[in-house]
Amino acid sequence: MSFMQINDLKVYYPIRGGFFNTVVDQVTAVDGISLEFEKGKAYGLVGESGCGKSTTGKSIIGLEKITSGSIIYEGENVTDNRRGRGSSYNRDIQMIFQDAHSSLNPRKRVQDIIAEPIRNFLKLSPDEEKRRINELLAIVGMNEDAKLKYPHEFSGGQKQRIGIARAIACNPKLIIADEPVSALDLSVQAQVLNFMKDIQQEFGLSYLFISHDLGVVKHMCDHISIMYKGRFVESGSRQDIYTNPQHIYTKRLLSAIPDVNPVGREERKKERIEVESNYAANHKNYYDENGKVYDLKKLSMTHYVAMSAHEKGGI
Ligand SMILES: Nc1ncnc2c1ncn2[C@@H]1O[C@H](COP(=O)(O)OP(=O)(O)OP(=O)(O)O)[C@@H](O)[C@H]1O
Repeated sequence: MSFMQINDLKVYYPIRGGFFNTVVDQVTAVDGISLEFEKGKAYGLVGESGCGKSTTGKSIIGLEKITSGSIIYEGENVTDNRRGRGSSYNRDIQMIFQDAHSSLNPRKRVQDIIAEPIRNFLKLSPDEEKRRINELLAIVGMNEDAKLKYPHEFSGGQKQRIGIARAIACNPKLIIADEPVSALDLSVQAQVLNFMKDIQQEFGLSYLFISHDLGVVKHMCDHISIMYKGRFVESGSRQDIYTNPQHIYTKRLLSAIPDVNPVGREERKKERIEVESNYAANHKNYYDENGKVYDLKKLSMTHYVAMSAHEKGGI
């Protein structure tokens, strides 16, 4: 049973210009997507840069204005005015960002950064607050010495852990994680992802996990939507998406994941080329969601990047 439903969400950014700075056009960032969140489940949102992933996350949490659609949280329509500061929605839905550094106030000590949501929502006594901060630092695997330090004194992975400690401080229901590891070294990425999985299980957290990397999402998510130009071109369980992708764009994204397992690599490559050639034979042209035509014969069959190059006039 889902605790939150997003229905037909649209977010358009106005483009202003002219002498009076009036709205002259708009960017369609999110164009009618629907998704729902279940307790303890991770929902992945994947797509290339600019397809609208971050705007989706930011509009759900209330950092961007929603043009149309609705957000129903625990049976209540919170689209317009129930997501503000101090609301239970504001406490229960938290976000962690790609750039942990700029999401942490450089002038505040770690203890005050983590205490921020606690002071807003839990109203603990000073002793209880101290205990909660120590507890949170222990959960994210950091020493109590960290409390008096400033963000710049930590590595990227540690900063992300501080951001996570702040996000889980008030026992949220959903964490929106926007490319939480893409700025980190590969070895640290695995640590942070595994740690996020651990706390998901421990606290029954739900995630909206945003990434351009299908490999990362495969590791983390139960349900995945593939986003292209503001819309979902395909949604399904992890199993569906990885073993039986339907949309050619999903196939292209999958073929861009480095195939690191040498056993059977040649067979997989042959199979992929065959699948794509069959698709090309049956569909001379591929039409995207906006009706734009791609001539499949002119596209590289093994790399989805070709599609974006084509769009930019590169092919
Ligand atoms: N504040 C803004 N004003 C105008 N247009 C914007 C704004 N923010 C984003 N956009 C545009 O909206 C579209 C979606 O952007 P968004 O950042 O959501 O994509 P994304 O998939 O998260 O990309 P990335 O992975 O690069 O962050 C893009 O065309 C982008 O240029």
